[in-house]
Amino acid sequence: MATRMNPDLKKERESASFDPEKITNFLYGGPEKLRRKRELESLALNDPDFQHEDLNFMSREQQYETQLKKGIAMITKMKELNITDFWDQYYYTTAVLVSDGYPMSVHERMFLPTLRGQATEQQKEKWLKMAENYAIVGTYAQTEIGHGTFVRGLETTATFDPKTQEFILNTPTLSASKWWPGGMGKTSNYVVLMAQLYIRGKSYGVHPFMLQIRSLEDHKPMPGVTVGDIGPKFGYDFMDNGFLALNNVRIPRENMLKKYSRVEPDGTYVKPPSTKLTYGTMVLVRAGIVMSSSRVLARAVTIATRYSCVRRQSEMKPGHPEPQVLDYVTQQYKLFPNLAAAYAFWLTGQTMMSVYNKSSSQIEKGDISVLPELHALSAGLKALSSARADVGMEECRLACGGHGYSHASGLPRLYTNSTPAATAEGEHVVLMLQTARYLMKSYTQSVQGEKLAGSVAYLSGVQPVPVAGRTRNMLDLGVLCDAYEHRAARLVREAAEQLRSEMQAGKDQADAWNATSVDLLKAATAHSQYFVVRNFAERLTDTTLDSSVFAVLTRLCQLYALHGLVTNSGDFLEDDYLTGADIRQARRHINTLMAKLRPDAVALVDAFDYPDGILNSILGRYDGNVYEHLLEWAKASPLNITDVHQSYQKYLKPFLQANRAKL
Ligand SMILES: CCCCCCCCCCCCCCCC(=O)SCCNC(=O)CCNC(=O)[C@H](O)C(C)(C)COP(=O)(O)OP(=O)(O)OC[C@H]1O[C@@H](n2cnc3c(N)ncnc32)[C@H](O)[C@@H]1OP(=O)(O)O
Ligand SMILES: Cc1cc2nc3c(=O)[nH]c(=O)nc-3n(C[C@H](O)[C@H](O)[C@H](O)COP(=O)(O)OP(=O)(O)OC[C@H]3O[C@@H](n4cnc5c(N)ncnc54)[C@H](O)[C@@H]3O)c2cc1C
Repeated sequence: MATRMNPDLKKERESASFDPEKITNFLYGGPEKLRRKRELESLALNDPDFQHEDLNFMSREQQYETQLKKGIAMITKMKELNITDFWDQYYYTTAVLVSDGYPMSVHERMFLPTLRGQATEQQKEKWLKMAENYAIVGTYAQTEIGHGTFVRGLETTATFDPKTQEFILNTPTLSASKWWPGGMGKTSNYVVLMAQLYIRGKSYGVHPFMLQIRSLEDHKPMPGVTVGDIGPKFGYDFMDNGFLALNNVRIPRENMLKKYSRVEPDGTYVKPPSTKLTYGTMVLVRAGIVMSSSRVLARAVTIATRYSCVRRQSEMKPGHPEPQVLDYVTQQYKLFPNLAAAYAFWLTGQTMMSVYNKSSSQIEKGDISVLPELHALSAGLKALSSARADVGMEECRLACGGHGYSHASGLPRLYTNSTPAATAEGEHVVLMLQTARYLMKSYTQSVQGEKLAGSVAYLSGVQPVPVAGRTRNMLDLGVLCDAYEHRAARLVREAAEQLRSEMQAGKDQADAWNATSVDLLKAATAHSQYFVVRNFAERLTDTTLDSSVFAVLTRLCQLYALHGLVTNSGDFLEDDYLTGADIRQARRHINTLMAKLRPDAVALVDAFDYPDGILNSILGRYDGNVYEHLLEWAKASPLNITDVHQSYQKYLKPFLQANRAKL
């Protein structure tokens, strides 16, 4: 194994204008947190129990088994090592699982949070203790073959039987079968089942129920339960996403998770303070996806940037040595906006999590007034960040040329395992339209003279009237924030006006909404993008930032804002808020910023601090020794175990021989 550093990467690191460790500290919340992160990562990465053959060389069954085995070892070790803090667990598990998950990740991410959020103290005593100690394994069974988005339209029923004090669970139609829950296919023995509650023939909407689906003795399906794996998918090979059909399965009345609503023994329904509290787990996961989207984009851009410094191709000037491909400005234009976006969303993810934590503690104290804002913000930012990561990861893969298509790059697996974030936990458009719904309401309130707060406060401000011929400094973050604010406010206002005019033209509310939905989507996207830009700019007001770090982060913030502005220039030009000259100036600034960022590119991706073991990419190796490791990796491919594959004897040899004999 080569240990020397690729000379190009070495030079890149020596030329940086700042010490990457300073940015790493900023990203991870200070030296102590960073030290702990590294300690946990190296603990996991050096543990022989987590070493195994490359998953890319395995069948789906093998991947499932490997990740299950590894996941169990991971949980056992976290308990032994007393790793309990959220971030400690995050760093440790990320280092164990690399670009993948494991069959019990929905247990962690949704089953436990649902028990914590929806169960009474008594119910927690009964199930949460068992679930936290892995005496049972569960998942979150909401989506059905026929309905995922339309939660109110779910068809699974939980009918209360007052005689026996039980609920009778049924999936009465094929379309009611649960479909997709992670870990349900083969692993889980419990689910939180989201089902329509019926009492004396009347429906009371979707509620959560604890249901045992497999025997605790032999893991066989419980009576009345049909369960299995839904088959191979675009990615997520290690995960047994499952189907579930129920035929008159009876559970005790106590199995309804009843922190917020319940059914009394006589069948009286006690309603929750808000029906939307049932959706609490989804809000938590959406908030988390904002953060995880930034992390996957940071990984993709680390891989592509390092590789672009190692890779040399073509002649920029006749007769001159081949340049590093990162010296092509078009390559910088592929990568640097993604680098800037990774930083922007990293900081947005941190803000989203702190908004979530603050709001959920208020909700816990009974103040549900914060729920609409939390839902709207998390929905929009989840949709925006996952879509941005999707596009960015693909651009990074394309930026690696042919080698980007190989699993050795780590990029295909990163993409296929992360792209569900755009669909799962609320499809992109559906969630943006939820944000738009909140924006429309807020806009109406502001028109009626109410003062708005939180992420929509700007809607009650007076939007600056465009001034013809005004020249602006398009690098000024204040100017950029104002431009994004103006665009968002205008698009919200115009969508509201369009909605009203559709209704005035005779459409009912629903048809008018549908007819306006492209404008609504645009407004919600602009609102979410404004939040990201403003959040980035606000983080730069931190006076403790080192001046070299401040300079380079400011460039990234400017690049993120300018790139979004140029890409969506029509939005800023439509009402003459910006002029053609402003956009031209913005394009020039992008070029200048890219030139300034070029010497810092490697240091900026190094600052994300992904060790090779987590990056899991030959192209993105820290030492840049790509080609020798590509060859070594290819040699390990199962097709190379023998020089002549057995199929030669079976198929190719007789075929070729017969053809030769005919000549
Ligand atoms: C290293 C690699 C890492 C990679 C990392 C990748 C991660 C990759 C993930 C993998 C996978 C994970 C595991 C996936 C696990 C599932 O996917 S679990 C299933 C998730 N399912 C969904 O998200 C379904 C989406 N649908 C919904 O949430 C809702 O049904 C909808 C669309 C919001 C509509 O709900 P609805 O009840 O019909 O509501 P609607 O009539 O539109 O509105 C009614 C009111 O409720 C409000 N409301 C709706 N929802 C809420 C809410 N949640 N809170 C508060 N209010 C709400 C509305 O704002 C509205 O308010 P008003 O305007 O009336 O005041
Ligand atoms: C990898 C993965 C893991 C998952 N894990 C789980 C799990 O653990 N538990 C679980 O319960 N579920 C899980 N799901 C299911 C997931 O939550 C749903 O697939 C998701 O919410 C999208 O719903 P859908 O499939 O019904 O899409 P659909 O709603 O059918 O979307 C299809 C199209 O219709 C459009 N559309 C739908 N409604 C509207 C509307 N109102 N307005 C405008 N356009 C609309 C969408 O934009 C989309 O383009 C998982 C899914 C995946 C891919």
